[in-house]
Amino acid sequence: MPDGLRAVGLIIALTFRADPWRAAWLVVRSPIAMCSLLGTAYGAKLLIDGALTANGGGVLAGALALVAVQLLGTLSGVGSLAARAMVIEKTTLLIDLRLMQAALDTPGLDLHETPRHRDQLELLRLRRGELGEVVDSVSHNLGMLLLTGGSVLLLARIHPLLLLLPLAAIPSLLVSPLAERMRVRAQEDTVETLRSANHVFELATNASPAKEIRLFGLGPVLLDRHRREWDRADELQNRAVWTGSFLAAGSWLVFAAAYVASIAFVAVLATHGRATPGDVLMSVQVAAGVNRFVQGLVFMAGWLYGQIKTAGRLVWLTNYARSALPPVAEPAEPPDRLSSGITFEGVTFRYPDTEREVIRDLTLHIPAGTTVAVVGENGAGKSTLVKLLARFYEPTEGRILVDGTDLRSFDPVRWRTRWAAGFQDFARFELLAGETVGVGDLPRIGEPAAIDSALERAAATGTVEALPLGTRTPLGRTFDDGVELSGGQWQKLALGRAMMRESPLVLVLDEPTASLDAVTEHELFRHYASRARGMAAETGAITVLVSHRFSTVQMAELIMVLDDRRLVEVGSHDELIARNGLYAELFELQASSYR
Ligand SMILES: Nc1ncnc2c1ncn2[C@@H]1O[C@H](COP(=O)(O)OP(=O)(O)OP(=O)(O)O)[C@@H](O)[C@H]1O
Repeated sequence: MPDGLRAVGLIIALTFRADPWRAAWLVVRSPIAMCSLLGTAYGAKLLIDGALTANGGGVLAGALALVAVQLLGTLSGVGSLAARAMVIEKTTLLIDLRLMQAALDTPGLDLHETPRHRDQLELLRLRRGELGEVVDSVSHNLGMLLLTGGSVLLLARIHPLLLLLPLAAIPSLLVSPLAERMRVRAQEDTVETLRSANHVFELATNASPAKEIRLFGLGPVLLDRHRREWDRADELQNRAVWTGSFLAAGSWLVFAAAYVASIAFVAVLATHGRATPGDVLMSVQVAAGVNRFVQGLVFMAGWLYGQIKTAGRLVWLTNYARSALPPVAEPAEPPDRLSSGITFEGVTFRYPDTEREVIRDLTLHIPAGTTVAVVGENGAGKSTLVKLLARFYEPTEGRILVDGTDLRSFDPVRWRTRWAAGFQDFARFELLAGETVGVGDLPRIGEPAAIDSALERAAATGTVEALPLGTRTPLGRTFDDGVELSGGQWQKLALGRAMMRESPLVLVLDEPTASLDAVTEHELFRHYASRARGMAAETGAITVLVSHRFSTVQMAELIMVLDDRRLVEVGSHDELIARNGLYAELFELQASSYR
């Protein structure tokens, strides 16, 4: 089955799951409404011919047909708007859940970080609302087909030559999908521009950049950039819409000419007694209708085409989530404790869709129980190394071994349950303060003692105690009475979250203290280093510190120095100082700036 049909099938199935009775009503109501339109034209013909020929039976049949179609027409409208709104709302909810599920099922980060995939996700997010209308759209298409087919049959009853009239609609049928394709293509081409405009909008309306924007007087620049991005997107989309409209107008002129010719033809037939006055009236009504019906059919087909594209993106995302990491036949279970350690064997890495290697031929063994610091200039590849270790990405070449087992043979979800981590770009979960911390170890989110001791390990007890309701304080603007925290306070809670898992195999602290001052960071890391020693004895855990502050870095037993995509030095602080290489140079530079 073609992908588009499969995608529509999936959305129809979801709609029926969301609200079966109302969905069924939506399917039949449009064809009913269309039949009533045809019935009106035919009933009127019977009535007029009956009246003009004094045929009582004909008049009665015409009158009954008109009453019946009026009833049908009224019936098809009953509760339709409310039913449509409810079906759309319920289906959208299911689609949102499915979209969230698929996005969350992607084990890596490239869905969010690779522009090509991000664009697909963005278009899906923007247009997902229309998926709830698929059943309605299919029903309208069916109705329009019925109407067009029925009209053709009625015209053919007058004279078979009138069967040619629908042929005049072929240009519109060809033009419409073409115009819609151009519109969709323009939308795809402008997604990056719109994303950029949206980024500018977020900058102008969000709290966090407000200070810098005012200080640097960026307001007019942002407004100007937003306007320019929109203008660019608008120009591209307008061009597509105008070209489409121009083509459509041409195709409709063809039809209009055919319509006028048809009516003239029936009038001539009537003057020769080969058609009745009722036929003339019916042909005027129906032939004019054919124009609108085909127009409707074409419009509906275009509408459906757009929905099929969006549904296709949902299917793409679902398949992408499934195939992002090839399943391992019998995944190995991550060890309970590390005995040998973690080994990088000739690891080289390029981000998807990029040419440049950001890590080159990295080979290193990190013994179990080690605290290792990763240093290097901005963009040296420190965070990328952490992403590879967490299996957010696979090495382009080489492999990473955990106690001799290839990382690829672990299920990534299982592997990450053995992790604890704090990041510079930490999440701000707007929950109760205790929950914000507790999500770091979901099975224990309801254990106040576990949360208290995580906060203590993160030296964040004071931060929570200062909140009006302690761990029960709602955080953020999601709550009416939510408390807004400072950047440093959010970061302390993120550190608490990182401390929830008590015996991880890997503890990563990737610049998690960037919002904290150097003294606090130093103290915290001393705290963590002593915890790391405890964990090392217990589970052979490896602690990875990423920091630009050398006072922190020097606490690590092993220091990796990255430069120009390569591991250039490795050793303890004393060894690296004695070597007098890049580390010693950077250390001296930072130390002298504090003197
Ligand atoms: N998702 C991505 N796609 C493409 N390139 C990326 C992506 N993420 C990072 N990079 C590039 O990879 C290189 C290494 O980035 P990384 O974030 O690992 O550096 P870092 O050493 O952690 O830097 P910093 O000290 O500034 O945090 C940089 O050149 C960066 O531009």
